[in-house]
Amino acid sequence: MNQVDYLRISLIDRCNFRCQYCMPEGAELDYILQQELLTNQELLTLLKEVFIPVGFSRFRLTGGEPLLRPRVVELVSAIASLRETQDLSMTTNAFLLSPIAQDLYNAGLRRLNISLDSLDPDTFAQISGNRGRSRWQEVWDGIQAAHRVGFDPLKLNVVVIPGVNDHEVLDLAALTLERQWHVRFIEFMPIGNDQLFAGKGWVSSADLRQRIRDVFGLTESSVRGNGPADVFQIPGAKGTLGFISQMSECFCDRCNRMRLSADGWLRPCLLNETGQIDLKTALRTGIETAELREKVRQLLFLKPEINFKQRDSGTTGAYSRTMSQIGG
Ligand SMILES: Nc1nc2c(ncn2[C@@H]2O[C@H](COP(=O)(O)OP(=O)(O)OP(=O)(O)O)[C@@H](O)[C@H]2O)c(=O)[nH]1
Ligand SMILES: C[S@@+](CC[C@H](N)C(=O)[O-])C[C@H]1O[C@@H](n2cnc3c(N)ncnc32)[C@H](O)[C@@H]1O
Ligand code: SF4
Ligand code: SF4
Repeated sequence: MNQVDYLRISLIDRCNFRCQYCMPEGAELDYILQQELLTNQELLTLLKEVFIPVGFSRFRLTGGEPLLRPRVVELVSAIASLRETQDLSMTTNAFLLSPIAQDLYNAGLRRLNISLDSLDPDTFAQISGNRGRSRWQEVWDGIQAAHRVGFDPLKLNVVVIPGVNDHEVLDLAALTLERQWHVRFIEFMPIGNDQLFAGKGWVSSADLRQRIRDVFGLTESSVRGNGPADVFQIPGAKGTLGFISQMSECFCDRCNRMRLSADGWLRPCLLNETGQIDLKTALRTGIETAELREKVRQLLFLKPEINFKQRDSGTTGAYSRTMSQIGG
């Protein structure tokens, strides 16, 4: 059984994009009220007094869009300076990244995963919403800034939607030929927009690999990530290709993570809503952190039972929170 030492922390449930597969335009979402968000102080208390003592040492900041969180650089600095933090990373859409990439790096952030679903501004706008205005250039500038500043590894996440961006898979894979980037193709999961899924909204990683193999060749990489991606490489390429195959393959047996939502709910599994704990209310009603620590320890003990097991049916499709609310 894997050690569970990785916490994905959602900093905010709002986003400046409206990706079709996550929070489609027009969808009615109940946003967390400002006063319900965990404050920086509460988050740091939970890290120091609850999560770190039970064994968490790797943290990923996500959202919604984490760069929308006020004073995010300050928060990064505070988490990076905790002695026990072994890895601090962020998943972002990079729209606001370019001007603060250096500040984030200086604050101690080292790993960035950036969503980039298309190299074509029009297709990008079609996927990410924004009422027709493509924000592709700002995102690309953010990626370049992250590269210049020295974020390493730099990972690009591509959710592949058949008929929308799957024709770009070869071009996206080719980004790794000359750059030491990690391009990862993600099978769309029916959380957030299950209608998109009705006509089978995902392409299997095996299918994508075959398309890439036919043109460039493909070898299994010796790199074994800590996350859900299976890593491959085009022979001679500087970067790697990752495949995140939650619909077609099972990586739950190597699950190493839990999630904390922006309003303080701890969620032991992305695809199973059982066992969640409301840590924020507990903190605010004065429950001792020692007691919370025991609750989280207990949840870690139960986690193997909670981990998702209905692979055959894909996902259940019925979730009370969207990916933007859970943090992906
Ligand atoms: N089913 C499932 N999908 C996940 C899990 N963690 C991340 N993903 C999906 O993997 C994709 C990429 O996630 P990222 O935020 O880049 O994180 P990661 O790949 O775990 O990060 P690394 O630490 O860099 O390996 C997203 O679509 C996530 O929803 C998980 O625990 N279960
Ligand atoms: C919820 S987003 C949050 C961080 C940031 N806004 C971003 O887009 O990178 C985290 C990751 O989840 C992925 N994601 C969102 N909805 C998804 C879905 N329905 N299926 C698969 N991946 C999804 C995104 O592509 C992104 O890589
Ligand atoms: S995937 Fe990220 S950028 Fe797109 S809507 Fe969801 S939270 Fe926003
Ligand atoms: S679906 Fe649940 S058990 Fe599977 S990898 Fe994700 S969080 Fe872990």
